[in-house]
Amino acid sequence: MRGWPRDHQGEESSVTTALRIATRGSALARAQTGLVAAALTEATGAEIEIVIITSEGDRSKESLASLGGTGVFASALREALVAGDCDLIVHSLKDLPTAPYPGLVIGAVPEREDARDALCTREGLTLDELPEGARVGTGSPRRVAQLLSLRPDLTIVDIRGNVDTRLGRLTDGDLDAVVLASAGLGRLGRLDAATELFALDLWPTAPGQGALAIETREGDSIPELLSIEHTPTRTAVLAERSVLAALEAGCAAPVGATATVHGDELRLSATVYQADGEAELGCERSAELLGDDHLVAELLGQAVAAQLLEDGAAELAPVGGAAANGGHGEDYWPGGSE
Ligand SMILES: NCc1[nH]cc(CCC(=O)O)c1CC(=O)O
Repeated sequence: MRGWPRDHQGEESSVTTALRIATRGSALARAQTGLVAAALTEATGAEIEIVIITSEGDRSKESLASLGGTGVFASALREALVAGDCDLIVHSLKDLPTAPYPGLVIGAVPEREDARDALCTREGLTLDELPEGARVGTGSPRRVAQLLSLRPDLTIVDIRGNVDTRLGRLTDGDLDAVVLASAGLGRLGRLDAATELFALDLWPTAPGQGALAIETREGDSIPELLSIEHTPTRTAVLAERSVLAALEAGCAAPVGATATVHGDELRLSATVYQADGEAELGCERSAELLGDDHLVAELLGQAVAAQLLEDGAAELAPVGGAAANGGHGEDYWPGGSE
């Protein structure tokens, strides 16, 4: 096992083991893991072994609630990491619950790719150009509210399944459009399917969208990870996740959050939507990054959440504890995978 020899001085040089990265079997999970493995090898020459783990969430067609709710996809991987069957897990950061997992930490956050949502339509149409009453597929309450706020006439179809399944619903003619994360499409080499990318100031996306999290055991030293850590991304996603945690928002809460770092300034904006898109509340704040970036990010997220709650977010959407369910990622689908 890699964990313990590395923690014991002197043994490291005599034990040359590969870094074992666990991943779910879905195409997106494997693509993301492959990208991280390649970046680590390129930067440090590290030898990587990829371990594919199938979780109950991938296998089962049962509803998430009947599987025990939160984190079903992440839990099999996390158990493997705690047990020492692997050294790293690559997650889509937006799918990682905000609550800490005992014994595990986010060991690295690589530079975020595109955080935007993409509209994919059959004939290259934009949202404005879709015909009246067009059928648009998504399983995310945030995306539903955002779609309806701009196009109340649309028919929203609740869809599940991986990216290819979702795009397949388009080509089959069953749907006129689907909304997907640009980052996921890009990692799968399917950005050609995107016909419109929504600007983040009009269409904020899920906290952490477009970013990856490398999860490790607490106390393990894996110096290779320094080569892929991107401080501004970590600070930004911490702020976005802090809003979600402080709002006590479950996965059913339509919340968008966007944070960016400009020099010494961290800017965070968050929006809470009414389910039908007819009302929304937004809040934008910034803070100076002087000293402890993580603490600043955490506090900024809490300040934005407090303001949103003061302005009535809990009357608008299932936030403020009322509907909190542990906060697994948005657009979670039973029986499917990304
Ligand atoms: N919840 C599913 C999920 N988790 C991460 C991504 C895309 C990649 C990313 O956001 O980093 C997706 C698919 C989607 O929302 O279209």
